[in-house]
Amino acid sequence: MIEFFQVNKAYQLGKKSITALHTTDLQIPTGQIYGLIGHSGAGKSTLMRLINRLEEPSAGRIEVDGLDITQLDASGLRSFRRKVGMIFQHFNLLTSRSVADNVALPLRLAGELSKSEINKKVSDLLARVGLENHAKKYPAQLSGGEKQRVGIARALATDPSILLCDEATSALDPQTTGQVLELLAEINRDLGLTLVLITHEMDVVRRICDQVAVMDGGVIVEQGQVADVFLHPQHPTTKRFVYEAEQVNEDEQVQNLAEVEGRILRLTFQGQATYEPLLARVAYQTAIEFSIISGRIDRIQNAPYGQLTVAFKGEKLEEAMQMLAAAEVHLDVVRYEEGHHE
Ligand SMILES: Nc1ncnc2c1ncn2[C@@H]1O[C@H](COP(=O)(O)OP(=O)(O)OP(=O)(O)O)[C@@H](O)[C@H]1O
Repeated sequence: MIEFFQVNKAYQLGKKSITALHTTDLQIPTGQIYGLIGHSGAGKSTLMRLINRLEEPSAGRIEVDGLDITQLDASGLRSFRRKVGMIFQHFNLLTSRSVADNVALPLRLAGELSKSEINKKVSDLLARVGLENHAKKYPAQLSGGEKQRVGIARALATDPSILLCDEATSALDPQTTGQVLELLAEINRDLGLTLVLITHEMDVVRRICDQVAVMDGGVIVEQGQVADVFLHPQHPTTKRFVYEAEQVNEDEQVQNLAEVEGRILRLTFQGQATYEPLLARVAYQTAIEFSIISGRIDRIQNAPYGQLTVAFKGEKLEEAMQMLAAAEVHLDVVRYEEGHHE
C-alpha cells in the first residue's frame, strides 16, 4: 500500500513558491492499477515523483507498505528505489547500448548477480515483453512500441513491487498504445505489481485502471473506482475528460435536448442489466413512451456497460424509474419534464 499523509509539495522559484501539490491524503492499495489523470501542470508528475522520492515533500509523510520513505537515509533510499521501477513517455534508453545492455544496466548497478545470472535474467525479461529476438539491436532500430517494451523490461529488472508509468503511451499510435497497455495489465496480473499510471487520456484509464484520481491545480478533485468515476463523473474537470473520451459535445447536446419533450434520463447499464431488454419491458408495463437520444456500449477493463440518454413521456414516469432502478440500472435525471414538481 502506498499512503500519503497530509503531503504537500511546493517548488521554490527564486523568492516565489509554487504549490504543485496541495495537502493531500491518498491510499493506493497493493496490486492495483491506479491512474492519475489531469491537464498539463495539474501536479501528476509531482505526485508520482514523490512516490520514489525523486521529489522531497515539503510537508507530510509517505509510507510504502508501512515504511516511512521520507525518513530513509541514502542507503535505505537506494534499496527502496530498486523496488520502484519507472517508465517514461520518451523511453529514456541509452542509444549507444544494445537492447540487452539497456535492460542489464540496473542489474549491473545493483551488483548482486554474476554475469551469467544477469544474462539469464535479461533474456527472461526480454521474453516477457516479447523482444527475445531483438537483444542485439540498438534503440534506433526499434519502433516506439518496441522501445517502450525495452523500458518496461529495464524497469522490471530489479523485481520492483511498484511500477510508475509517466505518460508511457503518449508517444505511441493508438494500436501500439493498446498493445503496451495490454502488456502492462498482464504484468500487473502476473506479478502482482502496483502500477501508478499518469495519463491525460480517459480512454487509457478506462481500459486498464482499477482506480483513478483526477487532478486539477495541485488537488485531487475526484477519486474512486474507475467504473464509478467514469460512468458518474461529478467534478467539472472529470466530466470534461469523460466527454472528451466519448466525443460528446456538451453544448450541442444541451441544444438538442431543448427540442425534446418529456423527462430526459441517462441510464447506465452494467453487468447483467447490459444484456436484458429492460427498457422495452418497462415501457410495456408502464405504458410510457420513450425515445433514444444517444447511446453507447463499451467496456471498462473487461466489463461491458451501456449508457443511454432517453426521453420518457407518460403518466407512470416514477414507476418506470423505480422498475429500472430495481433492475440495477443507474439513473440520472438530465432534465425534468415541463411542469414537474418535486
Ligand atoms: N522543478 C520544478 N520547479 C518549479 N516548478 C515546478 C517544477 N516541477 C513542476 N513545477 C510546477 O509545478 C506544477 C505541477 O507540475 P507537474 O509537472 O507536477 O504537473 P503535471 O500534471 O505532471 O503536468 P504535465 O502533464 O505537463 O507533465 C506546474 O505549475 C509546474 O510548472
